[in-house]
Amino acid sequence: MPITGIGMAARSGPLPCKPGQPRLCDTRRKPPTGHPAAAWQHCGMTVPARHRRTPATILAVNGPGIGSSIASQLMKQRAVFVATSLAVLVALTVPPWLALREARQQAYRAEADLALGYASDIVRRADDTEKQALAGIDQLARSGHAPCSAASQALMRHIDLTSIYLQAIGHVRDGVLVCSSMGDEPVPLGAQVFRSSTGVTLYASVPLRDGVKSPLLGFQKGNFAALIHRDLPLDAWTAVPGVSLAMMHLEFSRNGPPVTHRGHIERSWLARLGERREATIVMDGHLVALVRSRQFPTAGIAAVPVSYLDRRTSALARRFVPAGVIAGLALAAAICMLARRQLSLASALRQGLRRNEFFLAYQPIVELATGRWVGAEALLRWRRSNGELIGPDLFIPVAERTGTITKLTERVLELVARDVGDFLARNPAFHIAVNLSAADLNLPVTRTLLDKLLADAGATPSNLIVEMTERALLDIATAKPVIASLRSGGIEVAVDDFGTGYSSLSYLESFELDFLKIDRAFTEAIGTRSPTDQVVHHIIAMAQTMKLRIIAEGVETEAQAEYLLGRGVQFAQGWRFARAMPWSELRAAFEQRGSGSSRAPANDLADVR
Ligand SMILES: Nc1nc2c(ncn2[C@@H]2O[C@@H]3COP(=O)(O)O[C@H]4[C@@H](O)[C@H](n5cnc6c(=O)[nH]c(N)nc65)O[C@@H]4COP(=O)(O)O[C@H]3[C@H]2O)c(=O)[nH]1
Repeated sequence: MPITGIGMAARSGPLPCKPGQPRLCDTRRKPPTGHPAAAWQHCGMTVPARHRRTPATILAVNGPGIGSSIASQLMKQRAVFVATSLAVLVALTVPPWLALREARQQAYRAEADLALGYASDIVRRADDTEKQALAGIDQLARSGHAPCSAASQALMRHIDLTSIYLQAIGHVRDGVLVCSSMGDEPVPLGAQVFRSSTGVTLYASVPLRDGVKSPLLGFQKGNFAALIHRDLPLDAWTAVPGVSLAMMHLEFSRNGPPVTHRGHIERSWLARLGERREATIVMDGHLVALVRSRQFPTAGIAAVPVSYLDRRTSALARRFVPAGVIAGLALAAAICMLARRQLSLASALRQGLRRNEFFLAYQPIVELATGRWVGAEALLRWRRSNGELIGPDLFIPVAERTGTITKLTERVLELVARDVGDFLARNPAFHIAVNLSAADLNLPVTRTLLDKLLADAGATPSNLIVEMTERALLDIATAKPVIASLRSGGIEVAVDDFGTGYSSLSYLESFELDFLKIDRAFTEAIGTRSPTDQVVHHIIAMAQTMKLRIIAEGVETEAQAEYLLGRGVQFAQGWRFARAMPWSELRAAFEQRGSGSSRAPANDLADVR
């Protein structure tokens, strides 16, 4: 059966993956109506790189009034320039800023660790002191000796001598140490400062002699009290001068002063540091660290002047920021190079057009049931003046982004007309498939050129198929009337690379189409037992539901051909049958085969790539 009509293939951009679409790889479900590209992802596979669409491509496709005018090209170049400038600005500023932030964070971590270390030290010493004082008091209480008896005083002296932290321990009556390890001389404990919920009374300054400011703290529990030196918990060596240290009582010091302190301490810090066991914060010109005791309602506080943090930040920044600047410069240079390549490829494309560096290769399309060559797809090639051959996968996206694509399409249609001559007039059942881009859809000149091509070749509309990728169909408002007009003129339309974009089958149903082309990636998966193997089955089912004829691309093996034929696929393209070749070779081979013939060996014709 001959394929009739025209086709255009276009490159366009993604629709977002629609949530809730059926999994194409789930064979227990009915044939899905979702889009096969989503199936790649749903089946746990990555959409192949060649099928990923970039936002730039979406813009290229959906941008209004894409044309080949110089103004439009200038606008695109200006957009590339603006985007590049912005990217360069970001590249130059973000890495140094990140380096500075990292320096600040590392400096903060280092200073915070230092301050937390001091605060932990205070808590450890405070815990040890309080434990020793309470243990001594307990020992005295448990001894059962009469208060101030010789035995009791001997025990007091023993406790005093064997403890590291205690200055004295003794018997208390009415706020006076009536006898102690220091002797019988009574020592008034001074103003009672605080009585905690655990029954311990704290005396902030025990006066040893009248009028002399005493450095002693007193802990009283029951009828006994222990005296310690106030600086004991703070007796820590600090590497940096100007560090303030304090031991706070969590109940007493919340509203009152620290139990003991060295340097400047704000009362409010305790409340502002919150309830966590360890905390650090920068406030009042200090990096303040707090560590709470696990055993007593006490906490150690250490406050490092913020100038140390600043100094450490500066030192680290001197190391990190140059690296950030270098990284930023490297990134900016890479961005500039990429942009230059894009812009230079774009201008090389225009130059290539002026110098006639483009030509076409034609790949036969076969009828699977008979192996007959029923048509051929025109594939564009670019041989640059230096002999380099560039494939369409590389230059078509650039042409689409920069607006050169419409000029390329014009050249393709001119080349087809020149190549095929009167072949189509002599072989009315044969068709040529041409790829058109989304940008071409807006242009009346495309239609004029198609008509001219048919007129020059003495062909009928049924000699042409227009291929357009599913992404070109995203702009329904543009694509729908163009497709309708082509089809009403007798030109058929194929959706190309089906399954690689993001449009859904229901979306395709918005259009009147004739052919669906299964992308090579799905054909490759046939018989591999991969989830994609299931996808091809569903794509065929979808196309049949929509009553579309199917052309499978990239058929390389007999097994793939058999599989496709067995599932009702009518047409195929691929190296199993023939590679892309110059028109003269295709015509000679076609005439030699008498248009019929069964499947040719895969390598009987050289691929023009
Ligand atoms: N591995 C393998 N590959 C096979 C086999 N059979 C065919 N191919 C290759 O698969 C591509 C099929 O074309 P497409 O899907 O329309 O995909 C085309 C088409 O979308 C686009 N393109 C080509 N010419 C034009 C053009 O004139 N205009 C526009 N807008 N796009 C074009 O560039 C794409 C790539 O074209 P090509 O590089 O020529 O690559 C061609 C062809 O050489 C096979 O058995 N195995």
